[in-house]
Amino acid sequence: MSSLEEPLGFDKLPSMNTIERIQRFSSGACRPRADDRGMGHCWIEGRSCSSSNSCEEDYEYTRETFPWKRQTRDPCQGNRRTMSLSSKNMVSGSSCDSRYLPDHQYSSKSNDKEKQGIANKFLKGIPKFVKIVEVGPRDGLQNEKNIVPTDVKVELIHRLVSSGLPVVEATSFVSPKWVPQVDYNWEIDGEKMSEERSQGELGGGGLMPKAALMLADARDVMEAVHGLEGSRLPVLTPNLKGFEAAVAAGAKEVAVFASASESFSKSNINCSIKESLARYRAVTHAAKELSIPVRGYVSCVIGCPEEGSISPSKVAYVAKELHDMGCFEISLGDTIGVGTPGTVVAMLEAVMAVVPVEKLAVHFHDTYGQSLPNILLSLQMGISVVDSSVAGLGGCPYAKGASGNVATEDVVFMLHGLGVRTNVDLVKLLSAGDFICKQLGRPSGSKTAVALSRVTADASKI
Ligand SMILES: CC(C)(COP(=O)([O-])OP(=O)([O-])OC[C@H]1O[C@@H](n2cnc3c(N)ncnc32)[C@H](O)[C@@H]1OP(=O)([O-])[O-])[C@@H](O)C(=O)NCCC(=O)NCCSC(=O)C[C@@](C)(O)CC(=O)[O-]
Repeated sequence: MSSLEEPLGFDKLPSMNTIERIQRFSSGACRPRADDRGMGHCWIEGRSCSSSNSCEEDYEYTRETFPWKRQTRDPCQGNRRTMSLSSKNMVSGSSCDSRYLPDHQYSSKSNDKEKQGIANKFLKGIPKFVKIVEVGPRDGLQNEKNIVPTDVKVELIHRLVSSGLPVVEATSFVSPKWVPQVDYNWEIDGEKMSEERSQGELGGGGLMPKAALMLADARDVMEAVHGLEGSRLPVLTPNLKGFEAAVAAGAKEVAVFASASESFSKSNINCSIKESLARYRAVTHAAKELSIPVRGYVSCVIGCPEEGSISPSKVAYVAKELHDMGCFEISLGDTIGVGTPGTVVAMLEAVMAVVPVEKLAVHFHDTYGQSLPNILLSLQMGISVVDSSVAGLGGCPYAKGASGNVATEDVVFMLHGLGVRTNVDLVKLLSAGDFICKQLGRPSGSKTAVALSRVTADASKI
């Protein structure tokens, strides 16, 4: 019986407070301790477990279990990779670079060399530190049906920043005619506007009130977080107009968003891929003048709601264009969450052939529950930047049926379990997730948050 099937017996736990319990089962739990740099042994359910939380089960890793391995050969066994990997990546040619390996993989106290070999084989590509880009306040909230007041957005950003997240995407300076998440609590001629009235009077399928009002929310959000230290706070800008508004509001970093699908480009930003790249060239040019870093997104990197599957070469083309125009980082978005490790590996190989791996980030939506395996695969391929959304908030207004981003809590839980550092305090992150879920009046989309809330609920009864 695995530890998940077996309920945790609190009567078995040593005396500790609730927070300690959460930490024991999350971030700190299975990190290697100073005196235990081996397999990071920790105590769980009265048993000794490895830092990967695998509890030392014997697994047979076969090609059938990981069919994608056929495409990425093991460089440590002398086989060269077909994809181009930069010097910063952990593998180069036929030798491994131990800088990116979690310490515990090499200094195991275990005498079982075979198990250690298996761990090294499957975890060797994993970076020691992963930068998490929190997109909840933007990607998450943009798809909410109910309007989120500005002060709630601001409070959420504050909480996320205080949890140690290095990047929190704060808002977007897009046309209010195109994004539903707007503040209906505005006044026109001193009269409060209701959602019903706004839809009736303004049309547009309920999407959009006055441009200035939506802009006012983004601007107000930026004003309220001005001076907030500890995290970078980029904002989305679809064109020069958005860029200028963002800069005027105090944004120090922006993101542009192209698509690998023509249809999605049209429905999302009302122009072809080629036109969007021309717009973004204007944005990156203007940003360069002001020394403002620009991140580039590519949407629909695996599939498009209208076109179906998207060829990796199209993704590589758009990613390279964004990189060439000066985007410091390219985030590859599986907008509708249809990717599996089998399709993601092919897409990443194509992109890595034209953009250095250290410039890449992955952005998975969890529609089919594939995000964590896809992230693990991406890490194994050398990617060390992961986008996620607290409580799994989100979706995309132009990708019907797409669920939220992978939940940040789940990503942090997995990374810490792997011994990968994030600098994120999971307890504070859980509290931020709890805060926004209460505001939205719905349960968290994070499995980790749900599981740990049960732990704390049970603990409070003791
Ligand atoms: C790109 C446009 C503007 C083209 O929209 P358009 O209608 O072609 O633009 P336009 O230039 O014809 O302007 C129309 C009106 O919008 C105004 N306008 C024009 N630009 C702005 C601006 N920046 N800010 C405020 N107002 C703006 C402009 O001034 C004008 O106002 P009017 O004269 O009619 O009163 C529009 O399609 C748009 O804003 N789209 C954004 C939609 C959006 O936000 N989608 C969700 C993004 S999430 C995503 O893409 C995926 C991602 C990144 O999360 C990764 C993943 O999950 O895969």
